[in-house]
Amino acid sequence: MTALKPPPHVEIVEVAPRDGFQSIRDPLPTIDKRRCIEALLDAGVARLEIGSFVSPKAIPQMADTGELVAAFADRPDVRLSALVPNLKGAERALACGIREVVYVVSVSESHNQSNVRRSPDESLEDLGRVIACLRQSEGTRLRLDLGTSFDCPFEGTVSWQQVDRVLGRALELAGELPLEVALCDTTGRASPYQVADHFSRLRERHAQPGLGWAFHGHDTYGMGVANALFAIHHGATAVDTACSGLGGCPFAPGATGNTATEDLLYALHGGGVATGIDLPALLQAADLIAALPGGQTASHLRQVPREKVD
Ligand SMILES: CC(C)(COP(=O)([O-])OP(=O)([O-])OC[C@H]1O[C@@H](n2cnc3c(N)ncnc32)[C@H](O)[C@@H]1OP(=O)([O-])[O-])[C@@H](O)C(=O)NCCC(=O)NCCSC(=O)C[C@@](C)(O)CC(=O)[O-]
Repeated sequence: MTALKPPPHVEIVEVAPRDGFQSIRDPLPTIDKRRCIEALLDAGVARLEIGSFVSPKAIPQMADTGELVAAFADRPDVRLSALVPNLKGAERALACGIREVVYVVSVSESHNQSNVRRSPDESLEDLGRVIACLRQSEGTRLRLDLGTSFDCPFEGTVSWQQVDRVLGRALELAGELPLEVALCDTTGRASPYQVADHFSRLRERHAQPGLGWAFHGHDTYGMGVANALFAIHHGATAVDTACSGLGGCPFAPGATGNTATEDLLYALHGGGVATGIDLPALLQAADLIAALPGGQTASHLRQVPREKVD
């Protein structure tokens, strides 16, 4: 048997400012968010989901995303993205200077209804309008977050065929537009073998130029790092994580935070995989985030004596 060969490089997409800060009940002062983001960038984070352009009535925690984009717009060292639930969100994001739009649609009917108040088909229809809008804005990118790609908090296990139906339609709409698709484990209930199965089958069905693959996982059942590694070894080149393990979709009851960035870095760096992120510096950012009032964090590495982490 041959040993598993680690890839030379994996892109980490830091989502604490979006998935993390949205989960803290009382909206954080913008200045505190800025301090945390600065610490993340100082650690070498090169892709960052800075917030979302959603209804401030639905998620007041994200109401200052435009301000944050303006504050970090002059940083050439970071690829900023922002999540949007509809065309209005995409238009607001582009007007604020965002060049990478993360469009969210859940595979399961009930989670999409609970999250964005419409069916997956209605979300896909609106995706067509978002794509038309991006086609007119040169130099923009599209990331598609497929929520509940493995499990739905209301409907249970989600099959790869269900994901395929939504993904297939999205790819038809995108045509030749480059697209990164993230299979999202919204509840954190996926197992590594399910992750491997969905990635292999869907990549086999949709092997096409311009299509990139990513994984977005939550660590509810302690599977976060294992799931990310199985995704990487089955074709994901980018993984979403949140520094300190903060996070959680407010519309996914029972789900906890995203997989902690530091925990995945430890696994990847141990295999010689480059991420461009300095782990000790990232742990300093994790301390800052963990000290924010009201945040629920979960990180293995923060519990380990610092002299044991390198
Ligand atoms: C989708 C809606 C807007 C539908 O909400 P709705 O109430 O059905 O929408 P509406 O079209 O009837 O509009 C209601 C009001 O919202 C405004 N509105 C409408 N759209 C926007 C917008 N983009 N930005 C700002 N405002 C907006 C709109 O203009 C109107 O304003 P009013 O006339 O009442 O003053 C709402 O449900 C919403 O914003 N939901 C966001 C949900 C969300 O952010 N969830 C968390 C992120 S997803 C997630 O965490 C999962 C993920 C991605 O991490 C992956 C995973 O782990 O699975």
